[in-house]
Amino acid sequence: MSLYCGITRRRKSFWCCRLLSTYVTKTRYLSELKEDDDACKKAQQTGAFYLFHNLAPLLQKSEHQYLAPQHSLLASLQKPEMETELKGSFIGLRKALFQLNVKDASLLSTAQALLRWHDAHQFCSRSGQPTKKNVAGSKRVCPSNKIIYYPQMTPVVITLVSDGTRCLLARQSSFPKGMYSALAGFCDIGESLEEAVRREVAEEVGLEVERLQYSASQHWPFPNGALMIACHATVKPGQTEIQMNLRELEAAAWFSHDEVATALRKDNPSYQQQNGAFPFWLPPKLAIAHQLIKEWVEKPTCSILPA
Ligand SMILES: NC(=O)C1=CN([C@@H]2O[C@H](COP(=O)(O)OP(=O)(O)OC[C@H]3O[C@@H](n4cnc5c(N)ncnc54)[C@H](O)[C@@H]3O)[C@@H](O)[C@H]2O)C=CC1
Ligand SMILES: [Mg+2]
Repeated sequence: MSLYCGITRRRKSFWCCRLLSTYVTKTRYLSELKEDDDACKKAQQTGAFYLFHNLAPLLQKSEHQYLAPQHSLLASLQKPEMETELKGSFIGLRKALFQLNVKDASLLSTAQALLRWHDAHQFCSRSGQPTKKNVAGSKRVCPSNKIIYYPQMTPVVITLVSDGTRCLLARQSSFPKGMYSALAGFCDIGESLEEAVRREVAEEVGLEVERLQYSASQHWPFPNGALMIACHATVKPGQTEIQMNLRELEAAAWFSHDEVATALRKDNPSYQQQNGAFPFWLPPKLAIAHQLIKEWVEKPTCSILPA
């Protein structure tokens, strides 16, 4: 789409005409919908919707995956009628997330986080009065004092610690049996990303991080929606003895490159006990922990940066 934009340079104004990319056009349109209730109402007439009931999306089961159908504006129906009419059922996101395609998983996670935030911010924490949502759902306003509340995310650091040849994986008692992951923890208020990584690694396994490198980030819907910030880190040479924090972890250990590479190749981990023990397996592909571990397996030196 061709758009005109006005720019000013050295006190001389002139107009230029350039083609905006599809991404820029879409982004600006979405930004307009957040601020303009009328434009948003208009968009809703032709928009496509995912349906939720008690934070569970309406999904259709197909072989080994779930499909997330989109719908136009519907007449108001009761839950059972809705499920029959649309040939699906409302299923908890925790159960379905790993059997959805990446695009649906991402959009449904975002939608659920937003719905949960609205549900928890019905009242102004200053006046106690009910807050009012705008049409797009991008904010809530207290009519009595005009305070605007915007949806919030909780930053969480997730760190794959390496000693140069091995990587450190751990498990909490709440993890599925046999699954190990990188170390994760909520950022404290006032902390930088680097400080949060250093503190979490020290708290959970008693080690001091020497160097760290940012890898990627991901929105994670559990338990209440977090921004996962993933890093590789190395510990000081010769300081690799794990002092596990038993309040947070059930197990933590160093794993060799071969052990991790083998576990990563298992597409369908066995959750069944074998000879009294649960086999070692890693988080599924969609989790950023999986990406961190894969990066390390493909390039074990990725966390070793020059001083
Ligand atoms: N996407 C991924 O690949 C992975 C995601 N995770 C996520 O990372 C998150 C954080 O990991 P944990 O080891 O549980 O964190 P953690 O190591 O910070 O321990 C959790 C404890 O921290 C305290 N805490 C401090 N701030 C908190 C806050 N804002 N919200 C909740 N609790 C807070 C609570 O006492 C809680 O029990 C988990 O919710 C988990 O879902 C964990 C591993 C992999
Ligand atoms: Mg933790």
